[in-house]
Amino acid sequence: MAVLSSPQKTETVRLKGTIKKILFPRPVKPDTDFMIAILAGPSDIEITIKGKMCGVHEKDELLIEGHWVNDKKHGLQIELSGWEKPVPTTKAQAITLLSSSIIKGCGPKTANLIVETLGDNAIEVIMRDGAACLFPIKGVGKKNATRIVESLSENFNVQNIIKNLGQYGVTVKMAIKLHHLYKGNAVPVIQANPYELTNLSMVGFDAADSIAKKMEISEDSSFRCQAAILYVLRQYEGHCYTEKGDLITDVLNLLNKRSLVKTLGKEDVESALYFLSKASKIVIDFNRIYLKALYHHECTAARKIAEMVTSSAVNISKARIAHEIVKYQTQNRIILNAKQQEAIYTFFSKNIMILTGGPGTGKTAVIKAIAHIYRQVFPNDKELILCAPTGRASQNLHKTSGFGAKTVHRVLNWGIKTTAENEITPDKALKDELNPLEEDLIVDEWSMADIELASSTLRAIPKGGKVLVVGDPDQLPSVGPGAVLRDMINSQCVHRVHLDEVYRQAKNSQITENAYRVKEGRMIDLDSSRKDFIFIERPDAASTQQMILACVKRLLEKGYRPEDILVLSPIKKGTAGVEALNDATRALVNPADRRKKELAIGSKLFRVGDVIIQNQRNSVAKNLYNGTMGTIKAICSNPDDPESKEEGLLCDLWGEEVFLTREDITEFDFTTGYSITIHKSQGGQAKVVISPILTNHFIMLTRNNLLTSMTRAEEMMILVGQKKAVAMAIKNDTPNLRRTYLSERIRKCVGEEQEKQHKGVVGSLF
Ligand SMILES: Nc1ncnc2c1ncn2[C@@H]1O[C@H](COP(=O)(O)OP(=O)(O)OP(=O)(O)O)[C@@H](O)[C@H]1O
Repeated sequence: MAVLSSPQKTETVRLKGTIKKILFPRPVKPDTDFMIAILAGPSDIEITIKGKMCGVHEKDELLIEGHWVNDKKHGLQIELSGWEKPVPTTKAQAITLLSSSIIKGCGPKTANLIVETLGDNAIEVIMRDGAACLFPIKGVGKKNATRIVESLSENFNVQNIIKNLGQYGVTVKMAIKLHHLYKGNAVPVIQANPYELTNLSMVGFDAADSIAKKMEISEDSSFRCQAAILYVLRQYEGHCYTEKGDLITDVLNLLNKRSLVKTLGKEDVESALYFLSKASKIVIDFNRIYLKALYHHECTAARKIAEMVTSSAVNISKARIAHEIVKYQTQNRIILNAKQQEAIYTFFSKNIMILTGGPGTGKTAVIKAIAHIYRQVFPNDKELILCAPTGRASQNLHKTSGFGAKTVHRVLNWGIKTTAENEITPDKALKDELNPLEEDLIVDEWSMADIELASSTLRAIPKGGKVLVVGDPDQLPSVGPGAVLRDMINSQCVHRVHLDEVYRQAKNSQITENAYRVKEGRMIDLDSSRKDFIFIERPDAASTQQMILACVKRLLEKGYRPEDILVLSPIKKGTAGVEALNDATRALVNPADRRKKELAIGSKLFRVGDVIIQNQRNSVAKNLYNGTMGTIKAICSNPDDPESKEEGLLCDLWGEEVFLTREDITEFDFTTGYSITIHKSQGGQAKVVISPILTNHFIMLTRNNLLTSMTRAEEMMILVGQKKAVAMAIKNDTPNLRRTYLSERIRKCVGEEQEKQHKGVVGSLF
């Protein structure tokens, strides 16, 4: 090895060389952005280089720029200030890049074939001509050609982003997201306004602010103030709007918390609000400030509900429905009570209605009866779809009703590719007023529908179309913004039937009996001899966790499978929070074992046999929905993609075999799912539910949290903790304080519709 003669430490060094060995990290991961490597430079000089690099592999040719540093332990090294990976121009380099793990859809065989066909400068040709130049190559196929081009352009663009913005603190993870959002424009967009980074869910205002500071953006820049407003608005979880005064206070707190130079004032925020509303990013509706989309959803939902409430339905005589009800009762050996029958009449005489009722009051029985009668009344010309807002809830509806049930996302073709040319639009439903549904709808678990889902569903229903929404207003509200079911009820404009007779084994089931006690604000029976509701008293979080684990162990010994048991906690942190309970339950149920393969993705570690849950987004195309649960069957490469070398998770998701790539796992945020929050459990059920209940969870000790967890249990509910905490939860019936304006809007729109119709009638008289 040649030795470098006494380098000048201060001068900038520029070198071209080949990466001989990567010393850190090992292995290199797709999101690695700090590396230490040995570069073989000119005349075989070997130099240790360190700094922010990404997408770099051994044997890669690199142009680097940096300065010498003397590391106490490792001696002279170059600390990088810049680097570039030139587009490969030799056959070997092109094959190495194409067959490396960063390029999707291309193995060594295909890589060779591509380079032989397109020449040594194949990469340059592909980047210039796009996927079309790969179509004629045998065995590549259109799908893989697109994947190759997409991953090549991501690779070069991410490197370019890091090269230009890495010095300010933009990481590889951010660069990948920036690439997906802005493609080749990412660098100029961020250079012009670094606060655009807050559009990435992973970047908070503070992180963008510190990057902007390094880029010397002034503290009183309007961009900064506008970004702070949008950021604060997005942080108000569950609300549709916020009061202007509250917003200004919160924005100023954020902006001024570490401001040394100038303190921003109310007028700065007012002027940024003005610009944002002119740019159509927010809506100022009197004193209410909305993110534009939420305002739009609230108005659309209100308008559509009003239209449906005030329009007349297809006329089917009451006598005909009465006849069908009698037939249904005889065939199914059931006597539907008066309210249940009223619900059926209302469904067939109105375009929109709400069916509510507590657990076991026969809501599903009504859904089943309506679905049967619908077939008799509209034998050929119309169809009825049963659906629910989440995968979990639609599975449950299918199980309990016996009818096929879909997610609302699938019904609306949300983010699905209809033709090969169509771009996938993951955040948009393809069904809307221009392309409406042909079927009528029953949507169960409507309390889980947020304002976006509600407006998207309603706008897809054509004139004369029908919808029945079903739910229990005492369950938790939706995770996303809005309180749609509550607001529809409060508007008092939508026809509602409320079922109040309890059928489900109320006499034998302590779960049902206690659920009603909670609903009514009465203390539950904790000492029952009945075996389906068990309360185990424990004084603190540590002993509660131990007892929960002991229960899980006992249940497994009794023959329950891990997926039959759901540990629900109201909170994420702490000894009895979801994170700790998840880790401890996993260590018990599926401990590390040399024979069980593991896969690390970022900070997450998956193991064969693990129960997993999806925590983010929905994809109709991939049949993946927030809340999807399953188990890992194997860790292997994709069985349906022989060219792919990358390992992923072969899973059983609700009885279907699905291969999850590393990308899927990150994009849809899969984690182990031995314990989940009560909020996340909405709409789902498990044979046994175990839940801690402790006074130090006081913020989350509410009546509807307790009720939601209890009503998830099919066979057994185990509460572990303090009696005092149970009493606190039952007492805490704080009304839902979500800031929404839907019920007022519905009333207003109904008034306007009635006025229009009145004018129409009067107009036709003269
Ligand atoms: N009119 C009725 N006569 C007799 N049994 C009934 C009647 N209505 C419903 N049931 C029975 O009561 C039980 C609970 O009914 P169902 O599942 O429809 O309630 P639900 O309101 O949908 O409950 P949940 O919201 O908890 O899912 C079922 O076993 C059902 O068959």
